Amino acid sequence: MTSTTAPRTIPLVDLSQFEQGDKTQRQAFINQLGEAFHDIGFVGVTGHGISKDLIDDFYVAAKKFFALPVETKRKYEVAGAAGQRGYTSFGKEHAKQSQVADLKEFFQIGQELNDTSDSAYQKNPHVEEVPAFMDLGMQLYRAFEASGNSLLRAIALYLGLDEQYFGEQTSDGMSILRAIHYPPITQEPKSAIRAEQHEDINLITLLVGASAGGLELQNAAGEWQEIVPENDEIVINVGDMLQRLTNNYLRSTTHRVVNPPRSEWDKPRLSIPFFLHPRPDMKLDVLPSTVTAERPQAYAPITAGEYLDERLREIGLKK
Ligand SMILES: O=C(O)CCC(=O)C(=O)O
Ligand SMILES: [Fe+2]
Repeated sequence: MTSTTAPRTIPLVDLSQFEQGDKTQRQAFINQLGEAFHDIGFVGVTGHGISKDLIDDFYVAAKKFFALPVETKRKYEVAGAAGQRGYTSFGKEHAKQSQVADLKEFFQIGQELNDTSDSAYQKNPHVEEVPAFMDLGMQLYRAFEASGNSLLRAIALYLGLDEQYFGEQTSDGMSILRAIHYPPITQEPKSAIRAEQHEDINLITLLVGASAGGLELQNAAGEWQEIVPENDEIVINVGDMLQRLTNNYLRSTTHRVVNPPRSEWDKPRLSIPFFLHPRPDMKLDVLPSTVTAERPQAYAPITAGEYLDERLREIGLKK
């Protein structure tokens, strides 16, 4: 059988080169990652240490959850959580510039701290009907935190910061694991697509291989390019918080999920992004080293918590 390999839209890096490589391999990884974040804001990562079995098991549990009747799923809407915990039903979230909701429903799992006195974070609901769902979700959450932390150590070094710069701000952070279900399409959508073009809010996003295609990024020339991850590859992108901190030096690239061709309308799509957030008190003030004559300071000081609130209002999740 012959196969043609389409050119890759985004570079591919191997995180084990950073974690286990020698000095030269480590430095090569730091440069590749930093350049990818600077040039296109997206990169594919292998050697990330996230177990395939864990991902597969979580997919199975997530599918079971989304297959429940909508009345059952709605038991897991968490009042006052702005969608940051539990279930958000179909037709709720929209991109900030869009009046029409995305064609998706999702479930979000947030940080759990051992310290019960910490009231900063709302609790995750326990899904009775699919007992493994939250347990597997939390295991995957921890695995994403660990890989994300490695990537942020490399980015800190690329930016000339202390290796632990982000680690100190993200431990016990308000990261979110989101399981998204894009149901089969049953009628001609008016104008909505699976996920309208947007930028992510957080520091970086880690996305494990979705169950169907459709993810696209917008390149510097304004063209849409499909991202097709290989087996075992996770797709990482820069979010607005990291863009803001680096005064636009690292790029938070616009992306979207388009509808499949009509012949594949009956196929649902499931995807699992992990939005890596710092603690709400992290200052997102522009790093002085990124301000130059050609790149004057583009943003006013703000904390991560304040910034998140502002953005959740824009996308219809917070009143
Ligand atoms: O479903 C996907 O592949 C991407 C979703 C996404 O970009 C998001 O939820 O921010
Ligand atoms: Fe996104």
